[in-house]
Amino acid sequence: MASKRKYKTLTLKEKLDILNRKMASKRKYKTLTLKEKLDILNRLERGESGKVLDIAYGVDTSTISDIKKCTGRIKSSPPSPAYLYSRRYRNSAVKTKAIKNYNTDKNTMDLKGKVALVTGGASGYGREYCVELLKQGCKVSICDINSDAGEDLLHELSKQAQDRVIFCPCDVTDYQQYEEAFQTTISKLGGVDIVINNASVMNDRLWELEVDVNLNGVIRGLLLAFRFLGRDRGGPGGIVVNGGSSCSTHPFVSLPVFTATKHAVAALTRSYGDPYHVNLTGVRVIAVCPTPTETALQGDARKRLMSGEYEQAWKRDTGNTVPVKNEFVAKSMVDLIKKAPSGSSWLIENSQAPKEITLFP
Ligand SMILES: NC(=O)C1=CN([C@@H]2O[C@H](COP(=O)(O)OP(=O)(O)OC[C@H]3O[C@@H](n4cnc5c(N)ncnc54)[C@H](O)[C@@H]3O)[C@@H](O)[C@H]2O)C=CC1
Ligand SMILES: CCCCCC(=O)/C=C/[C@H]1C=CC(=O)[C@@H]1CCCCCCC(=O)O
Repeated sequence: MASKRKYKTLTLKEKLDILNRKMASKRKYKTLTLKEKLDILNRLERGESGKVLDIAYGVDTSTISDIKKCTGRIKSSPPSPAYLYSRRYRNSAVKTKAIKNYNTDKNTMDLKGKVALVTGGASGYGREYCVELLKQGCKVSICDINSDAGEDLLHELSKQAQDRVIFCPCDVTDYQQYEEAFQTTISKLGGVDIVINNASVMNDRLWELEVDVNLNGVIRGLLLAFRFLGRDRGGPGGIVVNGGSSCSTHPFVSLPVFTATKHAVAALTRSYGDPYHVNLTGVRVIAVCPTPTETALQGDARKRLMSGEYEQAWKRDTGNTVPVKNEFVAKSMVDLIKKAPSGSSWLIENSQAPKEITLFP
């Protein structure tokens, strides 16, 4: 018998069985990820044998059969939350690149004596933008729907800036009021060179208002900027800075409508910032997209979400966030006004140089 066994040639099936048994003896439990299961189904559909796949994935033949039986369920499974919220998934959707040479000194905008109109300028980032622009030697028109906060800020800033700052009550959902803010600024401060389209609402329960402020308000601001600043209309040219958000680059699953408005802001910036428009109007268009501040993270999120059931998603959206400081965002924004190319949108994360966002390259 022993001499006969020596010369036995094994079939491929026998070899695979032996290999399988060896693998199985080494194997303990192995949990396959959804991606691995989908890969296995794809390979089976392409005609690969289960025997090859069980070795490749280190599982039993019965696991491969089970996966085959559950094809429908596996194919309709959503990706795991862990994957959806992973850096890998987000980076696969949007690319950011640090622009090394955006610091070039040529074509730098000199801010001294320029007039800036800041919507939503009475609080949050807008307030900090006003402070920083005044420090840079600009004249500033604080435009806000909240007249109490606007008058208070005017009072505070006038101590230093005196006649370089004014307050204009202005609701950006109302074209006429927004237009009057431009006219008042021009008559009191001598012109408009910089428009900061910053006013915003984050509340998906008020989604129509949200769209009207965050998207339509930005469109109104752009159209008015072209009308009053456009060289083709006898204006001086200048720059519009649109208020995006870190959710201009990836979805906040808990705030779908808010996310859509901020994606749209980046898209508008890209189109209106194109050299075609800049050559026509002399108005550069950029967007700043900061990560959330401490205050945005701390409030009662349930009041802002379309459904109480989205609270889990909110926790995931915000869980890994390092809050950014208003002053840091304002300094970065001013730097971008001076140097960023038209059409670009910039992610601002805490203590990091702004990174340019590439949407749908
Ligand atoms: N706070 C945050 O965590 C982040 C904010 N952003 C963006 O930065 C910008 C400013 O946000 P925050 O300073 O946090 O907001 P905020 O809520 O502190 O201030 C918004 C200002 O806009 C004003 N406003 C609201 N509706 C208006 C309207 N219809 N017309 C005129 N003014 C109106 C409010 O009165 C308020 O003064 C927004 O575009 C926002 O989306 C982006 C990323 C993170
Ligand atoms: C995870 C939060 C994402 C915030 C991103 C963002 O773009 C913030 C937008 C701000 C614009 C208008 C707002 O109302 C947002 C600020 C929210 C401040 C919350 C203050 C706390 C509270 O009153 O609930």
